[in-house]
Amino acid sequence: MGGFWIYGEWGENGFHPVVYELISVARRLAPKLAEKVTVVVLGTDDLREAARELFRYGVEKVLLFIHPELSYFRDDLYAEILAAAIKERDPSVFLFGATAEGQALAPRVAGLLGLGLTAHCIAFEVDDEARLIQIRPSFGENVMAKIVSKTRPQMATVRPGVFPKAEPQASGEGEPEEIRLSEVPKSVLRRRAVYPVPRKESPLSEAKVVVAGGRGLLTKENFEKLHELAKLLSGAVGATRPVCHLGWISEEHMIGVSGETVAPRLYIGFGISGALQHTVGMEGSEVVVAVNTDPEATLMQRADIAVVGDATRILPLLIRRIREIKEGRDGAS
Ligand SMILES: Cc1cc2nc3c(=O)[nH]c(=O)nc-3n(C[C@H](O)[C@H](O)[C@H](O)COP(=O)(O)OP(=O)(O)OC[C@H]3O[C@@H](n4cnc5c(N)ncnc54)[C@H](O)[C@@H]3O)c2cc1C
Repeated sequence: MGGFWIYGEWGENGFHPVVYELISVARRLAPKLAEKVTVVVLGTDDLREAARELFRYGVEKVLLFIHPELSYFRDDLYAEILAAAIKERDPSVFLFGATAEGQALAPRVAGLLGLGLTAHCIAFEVDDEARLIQIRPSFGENVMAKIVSKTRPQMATVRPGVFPKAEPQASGEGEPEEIRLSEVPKSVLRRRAVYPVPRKESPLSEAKVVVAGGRGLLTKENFEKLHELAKLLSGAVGATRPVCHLGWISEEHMIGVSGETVAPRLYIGFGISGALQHTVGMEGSEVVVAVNTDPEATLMQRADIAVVGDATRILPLLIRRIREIKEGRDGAS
């Protein structure tokens, strides 16, 4: 069996967080396909230690392709090497994070080998015939499509932030299989300079508390109170697409297929209907609270705590109550 492959995207800070998410997917599904969880890494000798670390996360095999020309990502070069590796080793599945790098690389590999590729998956299943069912929103993001590739390996890119990250285990050691390439195909790309994008201080996708608002908050003034609540709860503000388009908040706060994926411990949605395009971006939330005048709204049905009421009134009340509690505590200490 050729393995359940994951593309081991790495950067200056080690492996990309999505790699650990893909490992958790692979650990759940690979046994059903009787395959080994395998991470494929392209780079230089410097990566050996980081590659070894992957075994602690339940990875069963690491293929480390080494050549000085692989010291930074170039999609044409990397794709050629991966395509050759697939031909030689015949994996049954190959998953990539739907990052900028994964989205550049996976289609090139699929194109070189004439393989099917499902983009931006948010769920997977294995059916009775041991086929990988790749699930993603489709048709204007209105339905969840279940896709099975006719080609092998079954290839997909996976939306970052949807799956939990694999945790390191108490045991788990191994040696990467090093493949030292004597020569590599020529790339037409050369890196001239790197301009790092400054990291936002508290990115929505990593917030432990998200307070999100939708059209039910009725006005920009009401919506802006969410910032106060977020501050009190040390959280971040999220939004639905319509309110971003209304100009109540910038688009970087949008949650859903067209925006960020969040997986906080607590998500509170004020005046949000719960359209699929929004909920695919927050369904990894641990506890969901919804406030809506309509008890039948989809988000209310999905919520752990559903509050039927006017969000424009409940939001300021909640802020006042939390502030009172906090001030009470401060006064007592
Ligand atoms: C291709 C495509 C991509 C999309 N991508 C995204 C995306 O990434 N993210 C996203 O969010 N949307 C996206 N959308 C839009 C999505 O389909 C929904 O239209 C949107 O999520 C609905 O936003 P909403 O809940 O704010 O508004 P509505 O659907 O209008 O819901 C408002 C809710 O507020 C409730 N309400 C009204 N008044 C009050 C009140 N006073 N107090 C409490 N509740 C009240 C109503 O009962 C209702 O449930 C996309 C759509 C398409 C076609």
